[in-house]
Amino acid sequence: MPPIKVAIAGAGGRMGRMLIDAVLASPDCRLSGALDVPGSPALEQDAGLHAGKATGVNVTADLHQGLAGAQVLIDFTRPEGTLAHLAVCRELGVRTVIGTTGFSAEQKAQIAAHATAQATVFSANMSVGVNVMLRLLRDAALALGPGYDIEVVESHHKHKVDAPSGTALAMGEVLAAARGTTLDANGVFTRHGHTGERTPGSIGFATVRGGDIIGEHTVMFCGAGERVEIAHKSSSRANYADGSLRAARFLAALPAGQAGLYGMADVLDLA
Ligand SMILES: NC(=O)C1=CN([C@@H]2O[C@H](COP(=O)(O)OP(=O)(O)OC[C@H]3O[C@@H](n4cnc5c(N)ncnc54)[C@H](OP(=O)(O)O)[C@@H]3O)[C@@H](O)[C@H]2O)C=CC1
Ligand SMILES: O=C(O)C1=N[C@H](C(=O)O)C[C@H](O)C1
Repeated sequence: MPPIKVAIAGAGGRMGRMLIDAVLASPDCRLSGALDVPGSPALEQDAGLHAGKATGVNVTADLHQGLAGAQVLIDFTRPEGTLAHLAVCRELGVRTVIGTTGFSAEQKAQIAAHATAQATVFSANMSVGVNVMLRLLRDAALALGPGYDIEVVESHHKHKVDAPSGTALAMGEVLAAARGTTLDANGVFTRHGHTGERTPGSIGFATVRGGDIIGEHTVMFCGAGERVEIAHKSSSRANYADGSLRAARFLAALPAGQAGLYGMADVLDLA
């Protein structure tokens, strides 16, 4: 089997650099292109420079150049960047792994529309642990029932720009669905001042930002006289990069012409 040709967007970013390292370390993958925005210090440099490696691939802001020859784009950037990349992926027939978070409902609908033409994996968290935790959360919410108040607490580094995290929202959606509701109806995202008592059935979110915390999520089921907590803590971004490469392999193995929107549950066979 020839190696899978993978392009990386956000090449100079925290995840972009991690993904380039993971591609270079994977014999079944080959780095075919690297993208970043005009003004990025990574631009026009070798994509392996941060790791002291010569890849022969220079980081470019030219989307057609960066995506030429790619089978799969892995995109961890910003919502507006991801959507611009998808337009060129459609044109060139490139499948996409989307790890970016912070999309609006309308932007998510654009991704779903894109996936009707090009196979796409879209997940707010590529780690195996978080995706297994999503299943545990559904089971816990169903088993514990409405008598337990649900609170989602997430902590991330000081550079993170969206809140709550995409993962916290994905957890909230699973929990809400298990209770037959939605976050639009029952999510509580801010508390300040005289809030009054907790609204029964609400799902609360709390956000911590500081230092270099990679990513931590705790869901509390608070009952009378007891509390169940289910937590996940990332100690390295390598988990996200490994999951992304699993998603790239999943996409590359789909039959030619097969479109569809997939999640990590499909990639990891947890569905
Ligand atoms: N699904 C998952 O498992 C995970 C998801 N994430 C998500 O991935 C995203 C990136 O995270 P992280 O790597 O920490 O962030 P960084 O800010 O370190 O990296 C983002 C990269 O994208 C570039 N960028 C910024 N704006 C645009 C744009 N409009 N178009 C194209 N590229 C752009 C940045 O360039 P410049 O720096 O020059 O602005 C940078 O190279 C976030 O949404 C984060 O929540 C993160 C980890 C795991
Ligand atoms: O920005 C990050 O760092 C992370 N973002 C993702 C999210 O918003 O859920 C995943 C992970 O928690 C790290």
